Amino acid sequence: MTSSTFPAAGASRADAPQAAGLSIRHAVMELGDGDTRVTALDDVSLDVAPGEFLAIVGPSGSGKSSLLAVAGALASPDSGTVTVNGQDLSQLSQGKRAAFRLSNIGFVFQSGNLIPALTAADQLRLVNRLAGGPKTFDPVPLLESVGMAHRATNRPGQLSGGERQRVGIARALVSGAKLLLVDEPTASLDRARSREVVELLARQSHEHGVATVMVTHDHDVLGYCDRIVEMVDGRLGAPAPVR
Ligand SMILES: Nc1ncnc2c1ncn2[C@@H]1O[C@H](COP(=O)(O)OP(=O)(O)OP(=O)(O)O)[C@@H](O)[C@H]1O
Repeated sequence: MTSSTFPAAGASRADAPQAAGLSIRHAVMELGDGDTRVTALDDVSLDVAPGEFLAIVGPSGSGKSSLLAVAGALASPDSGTVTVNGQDLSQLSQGKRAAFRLSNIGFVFQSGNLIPALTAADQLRLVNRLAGGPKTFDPVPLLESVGMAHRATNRPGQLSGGERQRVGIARALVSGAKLLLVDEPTASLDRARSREVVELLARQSHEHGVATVMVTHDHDVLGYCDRIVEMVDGRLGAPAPVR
């Protein structure tokens, strides 16, 4: 692990965005009105390279979810740019942005966020269909890569929390996403399962060249990450101490 160098928390020396992966330049985002107005992102610049597994830690309310939201084209910063795989997100219309998100960005949430009525295989098939993927799509190899092929016909209610997360990770990678945004993936898991899930995220990032950004409060899993940045009061700062 390298939790060492932090020139602007991973921003490259030149101010131009990198061609692949995620580049955020001088993002500012304010939320709320009047007295409740807060600067959720305060001049944030960040690069995450293909194949890099980055963790973002920081206190509650420091802006971590806001950062994931702008990186995932779910929210637009008031100023600054967000570039994913060379595409400046602000240049896309609302409709094009949704299509870009479907085929370029994968999301993994706390609880796996699976659809209760669908089997593991069908969770993946649905995303493939929504993204306009090939009719011949076979979910089994992807389920196999997360150790879940033997559970392909099980519904979420028949899976453990860790297994649900594994299916969620496979689903996030269905359309070949090269940016993976992961929010508190271990929140509902015990220690051993947490480590397994985060180790899987690290392996998927490295083997498939995926730029992965994981927000976590779980310091126990930081050893699997290539880089760790801390967010405080909307700003990215020094590396967090690894325990
Ligand atoms: N819709 C909103 N309207 C107003 N303020 C908001 C809104 N969403 C978030 N905020 C505020 O923006 C700041 C950043 O919130 P954000 O959710 O990004 O933090 P976080 O680091 O993800 O927190 P947590 O670890 O608790 O999830 C906080 O002060 C929060 O209260």
